[in-house]
Amino acid sequence: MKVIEFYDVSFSYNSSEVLSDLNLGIGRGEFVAVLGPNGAGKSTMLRLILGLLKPTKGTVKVLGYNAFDERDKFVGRVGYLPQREEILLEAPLTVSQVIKLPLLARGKKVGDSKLREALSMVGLDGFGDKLFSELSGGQQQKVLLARALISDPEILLLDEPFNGVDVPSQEKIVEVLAEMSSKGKTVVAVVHNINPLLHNIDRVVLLNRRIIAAGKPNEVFSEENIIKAYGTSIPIVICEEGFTHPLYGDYHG
Ligand SMILES: Nc1ncnc2c1ncn2[C@@H]1O[C@H](COP(=O)(O)OP(=O)(O)OP(=O)(O)O)[C@@H](O)[C@H]1O
Repeated sequence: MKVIEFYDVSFSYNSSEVLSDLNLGIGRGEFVAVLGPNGAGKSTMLRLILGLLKPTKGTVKVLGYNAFDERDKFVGRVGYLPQREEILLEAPLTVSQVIKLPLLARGKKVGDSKLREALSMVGLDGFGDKLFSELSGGQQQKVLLARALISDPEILLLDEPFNGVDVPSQEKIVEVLAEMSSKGKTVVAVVHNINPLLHNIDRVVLLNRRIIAAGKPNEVFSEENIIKAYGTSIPIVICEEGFTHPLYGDYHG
């Protein structure tokens, strides 16, 4: 069963089209990475799935509902880790408050044991009373992941989960996502560097305004597709386990 569906979807901010004719279906339990250059439309694609934007053409469906028109029917079943949330850095909120906020806003209570469980999943036991703004970037990212996980969502959407995150924290995040995926949750992660996730994902979607290619990393990362997406070639390395890694930046080793 497809839990996220794009049918001929285009989207424009004002008059400039940033996504054109997307057709894509993501199945229950799939772990998908969305990759592409700056400005490719990756965050916009996540916002369309969340029903925060209305397609200028076509339809996005989530769990069988029209994402924009029926957002309230599925939003509680979707966890979201946004790319930036400056507002949280300005307000003197504790980690517990940051995690509880979206559920409280929907009129749901959050028990202390649920909160402790979510913090423990991301390796932040005992962090509940600390001020969010005083945590490191990587710790903040893990708090936002705990927040996305606390409602036990069926679909998890992540926008740049590794932003400002060191390698051990990156590994912790990958471990949590892989565990979610093994439990049958659908995970869609927008990333610039796919290498930390490459061994765990089922499919990669290479995006630059259009879907350039979607499939297994070894099929998608051809010289031709990479040039179409990035406008330049990127070295490719095949690791000992046979995975094709684009070498932009780092490599898992
Ligand atoms: N609110 C907005 N109003 C107008 N244009 C926008 C808005 N948000 C994004 N854009 C434009 O839409 C295009 C796609 O942006 P988007 O943030 O979806 O790309 P992205 O692939 O996530 O980029 P990045 O990798 O840099 O985060 C960009 O050209 C951006 O300038």
